[in-house]
Amino acid sequence: MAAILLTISIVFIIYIAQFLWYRWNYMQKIKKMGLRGPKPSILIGNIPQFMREVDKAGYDDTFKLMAQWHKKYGNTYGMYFGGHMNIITRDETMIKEIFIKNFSNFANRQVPAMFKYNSLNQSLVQMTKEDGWKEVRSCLSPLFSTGKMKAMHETIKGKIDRFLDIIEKHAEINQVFDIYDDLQALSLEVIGKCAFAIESNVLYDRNDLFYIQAKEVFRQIDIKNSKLVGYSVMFPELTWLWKWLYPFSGFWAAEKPLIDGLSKVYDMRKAGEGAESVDILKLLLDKEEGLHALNLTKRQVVENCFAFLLAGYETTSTAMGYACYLLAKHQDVQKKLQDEIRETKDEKGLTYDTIHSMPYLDAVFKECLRLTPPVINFTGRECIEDIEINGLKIEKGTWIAIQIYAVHMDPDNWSDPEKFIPERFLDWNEKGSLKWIPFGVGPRNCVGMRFAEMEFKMTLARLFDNYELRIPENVPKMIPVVNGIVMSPKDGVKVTVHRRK
Ligand code: HEM
Repeated sequence: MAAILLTISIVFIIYIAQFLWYRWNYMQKIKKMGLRGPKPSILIGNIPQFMREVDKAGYDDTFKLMAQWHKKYGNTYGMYFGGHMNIITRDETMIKEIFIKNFSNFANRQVPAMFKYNSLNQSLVQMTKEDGWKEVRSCLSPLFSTGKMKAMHETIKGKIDRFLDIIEKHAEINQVFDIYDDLQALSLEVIGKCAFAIESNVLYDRNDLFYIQAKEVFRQIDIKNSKLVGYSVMFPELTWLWKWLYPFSGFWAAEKPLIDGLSKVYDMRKAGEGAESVDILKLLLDKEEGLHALNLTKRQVVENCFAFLLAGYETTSTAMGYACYLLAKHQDVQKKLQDEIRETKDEKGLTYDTIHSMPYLDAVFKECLRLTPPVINFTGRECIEDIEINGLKIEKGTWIAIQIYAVHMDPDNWSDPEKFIPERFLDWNEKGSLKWIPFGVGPRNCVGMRFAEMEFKMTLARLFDNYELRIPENVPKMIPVVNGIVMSPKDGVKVTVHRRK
């Protein structure tokens, strides 16, 4: 017995020693590549610096820390996200080389170990080049064409009517309220209807089951709330363990009811039963319209609709939330926007086309997304084969990411970057510029960009046509915090709303 115990102990010690040796070498890689970066701990990389930052601020504002690291370590630096090396860049040439010119060698998104077993692996969000990302993307991209957006805009319009109904009630009561909360409800109803084919009642009832289920999925994405995801980030080497533990994770429990529900809707639609209104499932499955989707499996359709829910809900509502805050804070900009909306409405009416032809609304949209980009930790790629870029040797498996906030706050890209000045976009004609990248970069950028733009512009145009937003004096300053992938307002957006004549 003693001999067995001794053997087990020796094997264990050798395993730990080997692991520590491997990790020590791994933590030297950034230096060996000739890059600088914050000093990592051997077990959990730079997580301690993040934790200290969160402790100091009392909330997660680590996007600022990452932007400061650019100042300290240069436009391209290295850090360890737990046990995974990350190169972070805001260097325009580097971004172009990796995300555009050499895209085929960086076509895969970086995915933390635990997420590799969730119901997003056949969706654009996580699919790899080897699994057919390109083919699925070319099937799904046409869903977001101008024509399809126009067809879907009627569905969204009905949801905005419901939102304005709620806003009217706030105006009647004339009390401070959190407009971000209502925008989240609107956005969830919109994406629930358009991607999930679900007619929910979130705007009027926060106990709506769909709302509770979707919120829980979001809670689980944030590694601060999900210990297993956190551990898998720290120890990506234990892939077998994360695969085995996945069905016991909070993320699995949260995603299951949504996936099961969607699967039933798919079967119903396939059998010919279905919505009169236009939604993504309808566009995908319609016999004439959906020919491009014929090659998609049921799993691919279901997981992509699930991905659209995740990718389209908090992002768009947060963008609109920040916009309401910025416009309420900058009354002069709000007034200018209202003038443009009224002029357009009086001349041509507020239609899909006219809303998309308003220069000042477009400038407000762009400036809000520049100053407060909702998605800050998602534009990353994994290196598929060893490659040398601008003298930097990048090994297969390395993660490379852009922190969008750092690019948008770089004074080399924008003068007075911390100021809200929509006018800077009025004569801005840098299509394809890598200085404004709220929707990511290159062939794997946000597929739902047009959808988000349509929802944002339609909602804001109708809201500010009818109402004026103000920030009461005693309301504390809005604080953006990182919540997993998204940067959102910590305590919402507190405003009062007043009916316009
Ligand atoms: C203001 C709102 C939104 C913002 C700021 C945003 C931002 C982003 C960003 C930064 C990425 C990563 C791009 C990259 O890696 O280069 C992304 C990817 C993605 N987004 Fe969005 N997004 C928004 C709304 C939406 C909506 C409404 C949908 C769907 C209806 C959507 C679906 C997706 C999908 C599926 C991907 C993965 C694309 C792929 O890997 O092929 N997004 N988004």
